[in-house]
Amino acid sequence: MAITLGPNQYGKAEVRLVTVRRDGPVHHLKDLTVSTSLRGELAATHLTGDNAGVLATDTQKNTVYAFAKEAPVGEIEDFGLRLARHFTGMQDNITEARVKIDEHGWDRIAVGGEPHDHAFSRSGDERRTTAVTVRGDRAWVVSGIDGLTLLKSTGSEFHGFPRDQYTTLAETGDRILATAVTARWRYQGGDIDWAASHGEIRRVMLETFATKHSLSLQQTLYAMGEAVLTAREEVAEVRLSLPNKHHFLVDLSPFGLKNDNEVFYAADRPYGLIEGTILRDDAEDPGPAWDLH
Ligand SMILES: O=c1[nH]c(=O)c2[nH]c(=O)[nH]c2[nH]1
Repeated sequence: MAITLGPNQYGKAEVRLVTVRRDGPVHHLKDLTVSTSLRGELAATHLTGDNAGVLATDTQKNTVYAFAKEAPVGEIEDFGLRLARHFTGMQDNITEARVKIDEHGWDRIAVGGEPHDHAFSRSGDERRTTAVTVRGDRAWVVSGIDGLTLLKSTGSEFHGFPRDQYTTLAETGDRILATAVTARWRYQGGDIDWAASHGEIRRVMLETFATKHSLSLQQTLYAMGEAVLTAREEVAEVRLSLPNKHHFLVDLSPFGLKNDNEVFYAADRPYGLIEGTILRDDAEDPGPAWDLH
């Protein structure tokens, strides 16, 4: 029996980086979680413990902090590309670098209705994400959104599904539809305004969720991805993971009360999990494999 080393990568996971830009009384905050992964010719360290080709994960972490000081962090896609190009340029045996970044939002606290200069409150669960991969002089950028919770209180139906001996779910022509969006989109082409693109993709997805009359969460998922690809030519492919955050009508009949779609039990588990990819048939080469998380 022969045993060989299969695919492998290594790096520092979840480097927490907060920067304060203090170029006047109004401070600007960036709050990032950065993970690095390096790939290449790394057999020696696995097979013999020879670490000559191992750029230490501690050095990778320090590089993240040093880069944040040496130049403004800017958009997470640009910061990720700078780091990934640096890592692949350091040693011949490191041929591919992937840098994943989550950006956590902060809002300025309003004091007397005015945004404060240097006091902030966390914007909630939503995170902007990116994963950049650099191989030689090529780069692939997959950006996205995590934890964007949405709900519509009407405009959603679910019926026409098969019934067997285990089916209890009632058909409905009017239900709450709620989800927490995990979205990833793969960029193609060059010279992209990352912040503007993120803002527009987010807006298009939200507007579609709000306005598309839904016959299933699957239909809503496709419509959201299709709307992004229609509106944004820099996007080659969209992947969505949408938990169906069920809201069940509470039976109020024991209390002699009628429930006119007004009182719900918000279940946290189990939940339906609807996932899908929407892509152009003429999309550019997808590059190295990537997933939603
Ligand atoms: O939008 C939905 N899609 C399903 O596949 C499904 N299954 C289910 O029980 N409820 C729903 N809702």
